[in-house]
Amino acid sequence: MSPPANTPVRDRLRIAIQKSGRLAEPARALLASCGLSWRESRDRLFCYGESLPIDLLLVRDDDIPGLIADGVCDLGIVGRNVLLEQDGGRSGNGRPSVYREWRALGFGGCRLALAVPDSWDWQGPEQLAGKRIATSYPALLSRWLEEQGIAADVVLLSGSVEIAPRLGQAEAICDLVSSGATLTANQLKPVMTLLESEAVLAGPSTEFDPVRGELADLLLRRLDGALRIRHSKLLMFQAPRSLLPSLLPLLPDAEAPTVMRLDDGDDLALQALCHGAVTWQRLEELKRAGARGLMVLPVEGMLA
Ligand SMILES: Nc1ncnc2c1ncn2[C@@H]1O[C@H](COP(=O)(O)OP(=O)(O)OP(=O)(O)O)[C@@H](O)[C@H]1O
Ligand SMILES: O=P(O)(O)OC[C@H]1O[C@H](OP(=O)(O)OP(=O)(O)O)[C@H](O)[C@@H]1O
Ligand SMILES: [Mg+2]
Repeated sequence: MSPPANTPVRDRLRIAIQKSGRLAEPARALLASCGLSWRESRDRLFCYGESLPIDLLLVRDDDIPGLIADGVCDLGIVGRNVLLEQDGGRSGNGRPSVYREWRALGFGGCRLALAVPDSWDWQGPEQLAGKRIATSYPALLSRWLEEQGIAADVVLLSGSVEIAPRLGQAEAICDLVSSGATLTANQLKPVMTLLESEAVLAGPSTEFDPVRGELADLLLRRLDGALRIRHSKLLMFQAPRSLLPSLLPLLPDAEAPTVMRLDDGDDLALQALCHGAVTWQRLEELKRAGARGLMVLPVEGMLA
């Protein structure tokens, strides 16, 4: 991507992340697990990369897509809901997307759902015709209504959308849901999911210049490694060679195990990188199948 004429070609990569809120800490933790370290500026808005020339800009999550679009930041960690809502505001006007989702990050999960009062006998989206729907995501809701062929009024609210029906501002709402507690507390029930969301790494829809492109590739390689092993464990145990055929199928989503012959007799020592859940039940099954000395270790990093 050749940056806009007025943007200096930096030899550093700049990532926008949420300053404080649901995504702030998990985003920092994920970047730290990729070996990034930084020192914070006095005003706590900027983190200067120390281990790599990769800096962080700490902002409101709603500002992240625009910072990427304007070339102020190269990448950003933001909810898919915010990215697509703002992209909807752009591509909805026929303008091409200037940013895209580079990686799904596995935290900040939620869904953008349509919810109606508990008293409604929900039969389907056609019941929304002519109704008012309160939301903080007008572009995503309008696009969905258009796809459904439903004419309804979108009422824009910046927050506390869930009380709009009680205040007589709307008959239904379209809001983010994770536990569902807010809907229940307001006598509302989710009836349609418009979008499954999670935190994503967003970046420009075109290529970087070579310097930043190389840094971005390095970051993506580390990120893919970190994402791949975030739930992985290294399982170690000993067992007689003869029992391997019955033991190997019990290893949860394991890569090919490392097998070492022990000096005495027929026994083997195995190490297996397991990406599936290594539960206590699974360890007990392995023990019953003849494994001994079972040990489970966390995996800090992996580079494919
Ligand atoms: N229950 C939830 N409610 C809202 N957002 C959620 C929820 N669960 C996960 N998220 C994700 O977390 C992101 C950030 O939510 P948060 O509430 O921190 O944003 P915010 O209040 O807009 O913060 P900011 O001050 O940065 O604008 C959301 O955009 C969404 O992707
Ligand atoms: O399904 P739940 O777990 O109840 O979460 C959903 C609620 O969380 C968010 O509000 P938040 O608490 O962030 O306050 P806000 O309206 O100021 O964003 C969102 O706007 C919903 O109201
Ligand atoms: Mg916000």
